[in-house]
Parts: sequence; structure tokens; C-alpha cells
Amino acid sequence: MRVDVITIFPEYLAPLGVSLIGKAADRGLLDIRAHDLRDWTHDVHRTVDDTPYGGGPGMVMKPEPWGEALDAVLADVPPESPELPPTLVVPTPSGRPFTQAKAAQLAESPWLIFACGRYEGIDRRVIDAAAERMAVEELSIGDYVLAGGEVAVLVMVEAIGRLLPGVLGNAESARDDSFAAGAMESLLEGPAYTKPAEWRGRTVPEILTSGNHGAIARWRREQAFARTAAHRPELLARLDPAALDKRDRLA
Ligand SMILES: Oc1ccccc1-c1ccno1
Repeated sequence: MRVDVITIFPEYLAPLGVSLIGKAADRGLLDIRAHDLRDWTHDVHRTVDDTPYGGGPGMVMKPEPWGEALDAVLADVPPESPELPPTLVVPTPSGRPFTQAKAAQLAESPWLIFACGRYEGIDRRVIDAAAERMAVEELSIGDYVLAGGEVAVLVMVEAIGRLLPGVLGNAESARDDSFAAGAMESLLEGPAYTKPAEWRGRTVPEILTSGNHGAIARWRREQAFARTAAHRPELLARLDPAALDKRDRLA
């Protein structure tokens, strides 16, 4: 997967060169390129924003640099995606929710371009013009406001990248993640334990050392239901009865 990120703070994306995603990039599973929006400005101050039409607080990102930046990125077509245009992902507090299902959907795309807005956002005409030549996804990572889209890109690239074939080892299968499609969809993961068997007088639930894998799986599902009921009860209403295995129906 090719990932282009356009931002006024390319250094903000340095964490993408570390750990899981960094190793995936080193192995050629991801080709991540950060672009400085200011490279497409032409004034001495490298201006990327201006006051909003209609008045109001803050500044809006000017369309000209964005248009030229997207033109340049689109002109550098990756060989693995010669026919298919990229998907433009625009992190924004006013977007649709970025969910595990959306991460899985975007993980199918060979080429993603992320547009990191700052200030009061990007001039709307940039998004409207882009939508005439590629798919556009305006996505929010949560109900709060950030200073810019870079943090949201770090979240999205990690959530998407870990789903790519070969990125997670078998031991880290994404299948059992919270929100993963299938049996865990809409359920939170339950508690996890490791050695030592006793720590500061606290022991590990006996079921986990019983060797009874069927009973362990049932216990973990019960724990997932309990945790979901406690922390995110609204998710239980979304549970697809078909995703429940017969044991759950008896639980
Ligand atoms: O608050 C933001 C500012 C800029 C770009 C994105 C965001 C955001 C907030 C939540 N999800 O995305």
C-alpha cells in the first residue's frame, strides 16, 4: 500500500517510521511518503491560510497550495495502482466515524492520500474538486477537537496498516481484536494476564491455566460481554445475532 500524507508538519509523522508500521515499511508492505504543503506555496512567507469568507474566528487553509499538492501527488502514480485512483482521506471533526470496519475497508485500497487540515479547516472547494477525480472519505476519530489532522493520520495509518497481510504475525491475529468483524464485532476485549501466576497477592483466573480451551474461549466471551455491558452498553444493541455462536445464545 502506498500512503501519501500532505501536511504543514511532516515531522509530526515521524512515529510512522517506528515499531509495527515502521517495520512494515522497512519490509516494503507500506510505502509512506510525507509531503510539506508549503512546498506548493509561492510567496516569501509560504502562506497556507487566510481569513474566512463570511467572517468568523480563525483562519481557513487556502485552496491553491492544496490543489497543486494533490496534482503533484496524483501525477506520481504508483506502479501497483496504475488504473485505480487513490482514495483521499480527510480527517475532520465533522466527518463520519472512523471505525474498525472503515479501517478494514480502507486496508483494501492500494493507495491512500491523507490531507491534514489545520486551523478552521481546508477550503471546501479542495474537497469538492478532489471528489471529481477520486473517492473522498471525510472521517473523524472521535468526538473531540484536535489542533490538526496529523494525530488522526497516525491513528488511522496504524489501524489500517496493521490489517495489511503480513504486518501482524500469526500470534497477533487481528481476528480477535475488539470490534473485529465476525464473532468479536461490537464487543470489547476482556482482561488479559501473563506470568507470574501470582503478583502482589493477586492470582490469575484459574480457568486460564486449566488447559480447557473450550471453557477458556467461553470465559473470554463472557468477559467480553461483561466489559462491553459495563463500558459500551450501546454496542450490545448492535450485536448481529448471526455473529453470535450458539454458545453465546445459551450464555
Ligand atoms: O479536530 C480535528 C482537527 C483537524 C483534523 C481532524 C480533527 C479530528 C477530530 C476528531 N477527528 O478528527
